[in-house]
Amino acid sequence: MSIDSTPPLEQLSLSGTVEEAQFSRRVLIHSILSRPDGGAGLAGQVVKIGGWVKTGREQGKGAFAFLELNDGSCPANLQVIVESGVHKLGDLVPTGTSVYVEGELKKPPEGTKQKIELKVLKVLDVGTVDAAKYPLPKTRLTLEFLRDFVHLRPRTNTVTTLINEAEKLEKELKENPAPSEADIVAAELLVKEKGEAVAQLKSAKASKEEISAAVAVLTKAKENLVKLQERFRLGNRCKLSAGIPKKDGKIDYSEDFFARQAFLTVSGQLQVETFACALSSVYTFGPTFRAEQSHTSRHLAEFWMVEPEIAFADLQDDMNCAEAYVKFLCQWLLDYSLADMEFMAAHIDKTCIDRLKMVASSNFYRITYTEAIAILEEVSKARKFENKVEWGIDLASEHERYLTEEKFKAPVIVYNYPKGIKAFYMKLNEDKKTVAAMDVLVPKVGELVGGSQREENYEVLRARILEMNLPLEPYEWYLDLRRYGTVKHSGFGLGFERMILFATGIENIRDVIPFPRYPGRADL
Ligand SMILES: NC(=O)C[C@H](N)C(=O)O
Repeated sequence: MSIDSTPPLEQLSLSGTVEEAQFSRRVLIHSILSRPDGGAGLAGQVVKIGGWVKTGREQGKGAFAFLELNDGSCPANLQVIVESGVHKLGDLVPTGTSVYVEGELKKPPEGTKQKIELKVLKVLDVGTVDAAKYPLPKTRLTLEFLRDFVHLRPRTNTVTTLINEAEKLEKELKENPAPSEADIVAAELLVKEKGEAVAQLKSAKASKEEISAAVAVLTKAKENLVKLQERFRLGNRCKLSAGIPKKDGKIDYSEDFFARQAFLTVSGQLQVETFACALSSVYTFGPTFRAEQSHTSRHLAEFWMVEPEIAFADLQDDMNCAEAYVKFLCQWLLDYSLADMEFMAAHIDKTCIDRLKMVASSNFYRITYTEAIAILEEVSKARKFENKVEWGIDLASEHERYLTEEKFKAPVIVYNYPKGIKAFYMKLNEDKKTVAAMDVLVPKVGELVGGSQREENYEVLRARILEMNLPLEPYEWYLDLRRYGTVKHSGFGLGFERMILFATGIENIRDVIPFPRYPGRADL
C-alpha cells in the first residue's frame, strides 16, 4: 500500500540536492539500501530523508548522536549521525521521534556492517516523543500487545512487511489471475509438440547441438506446464474456499455485535494517516458511505474513494500530487483505453476525448477560496445563481461549474477555505480564519478531489476538536499520532465514480457503479 512518490535516486538531479523532484523531495531509505552495493556508490550525495527513530543514542560525551532511522519503505534502518552543533541531541534520540533532515551520504568507517550512513547537515523538522509515555517500548512486542495500538503498530517492521506483502499479492492476483483450463491444455500440447520434435531429431540422428537445443526448449515447456498446474490448483482452492459457509452457518446481526454502536465510514483518511505516519507515503482505496440528503446526479450514498496520504508534505505538495494524479488518469485513459473512450464519444458524449486531452495537458488554475468568492460575487451582479454567494458559504455545484466551465474553461484548484465549513483535522492557517484545504474542480462534475494539509500540532488539533464541540475520547488515538513523532502530512480523496463520470460523460453517477445506493434505495 505504499506509494513511492519519491523518484529513484538515479532519476534525480544530483548536483547535490534533490530540488528538482516534483513533490516530495525526500529520498526513500529503500532506494538507497536496496542497491546492489548497499548504497556505497552514493557516498557524497546530499539528500533529504524523513522517518522515525527506531533506536537512538548519544555518544562521545554528547558530541554526537546515532539514530537508526526507518521510513517504512523497507525493514532496514539507515544509520544517521548528528553532531551536537546541528541540533539538541536529546530531542532526537527517543524511539518514535520523527525527523526530517538534509544530510550527506558517507562511507562508514572500515569494519562496520552498513555500507552507507547519513551525516546530517541540517535538521529540517522534528516531532518529539516523551520517552516515558511512548506506548511502544524498544523491546520485542507481541502481536497481541500491538492489537491494542492499531494506530501505532504500522511503525513496527512486522506490520510494515505484512502490508507490503499483502499489496504485492493483491497486485499479483489482479495481474496474473489463476490460469484457465484452456491455458493448461495449450501448455500440455506444447510439451507434446516439443517432445515429438526431440524424438524426431534423435531418430534423424541430428547433431548433438541441435538435440540439446530442442531438449532445452522441451524442458522450459515442461517447467511452464508444472507452474501453470500448480497455480491452477491454488486458484481453484481459493475460489472454492470463498464459498464454504461458516461452521454454525449463522452471523450475529444483533446490535451489540461490536459491543458498541458501530458506523459505516465516510472516509478512510484518519486510519490511513496512521500508516502515513509510519510508511511515509501510502494510499487506501475502498467503499465509503454518506447518508446525505443529496438527490443529485453527482451523489451516491456508497462511493469508492482513492485516498493518498503523504508524510513530510504540505498543501502545495498535496495540490501538486492531486493535479499530477488527475492528469495521469486522463492520459492513461487516452493511452490505454482509447477504444472504450471512442465508444463513449460515439454513443454518450462526443466531447469526452477532448475533455480528457484538455485536462491531461493543461496547468490547473489555483485560486484561494477568497478569490473564488470575489469572482463569483462579481459575476452574480450580472447573473443569478440559485445559491447566495458570500464569504463563508460552501461552494455549490453551480458555482464550481461556473468556475471550471465558464470562467477558466479548465480545472481549478480552490484552496484555503473558511475553517467553519471544513473538518477539524485540517491545518489552521496563520490568519486563524482559514484552513489549508483544497478542492480540485473539473468541468462537467465540479468537485473531483478534496484534500488538505492535516493539523500536525497536538495543542492546535486538540483545541480544534473542542472548539467544534467534538468529544476528545474517541480521538485520543488520533491525537497520539501528534503526541509521538508528529510530522507534517497531507492527503486527498478522489471520488472514483466521479472520475468515471467525468471521463465518460455519463450524465448520472448512479449509472457508473454496479449497485447504486442513494436515498430510498439500499437493496440490489
Ligand atoms: N482523504 C481525504 O482527504 C478525503 C477527505 N477525508 C474527504 O472525506 O473528503
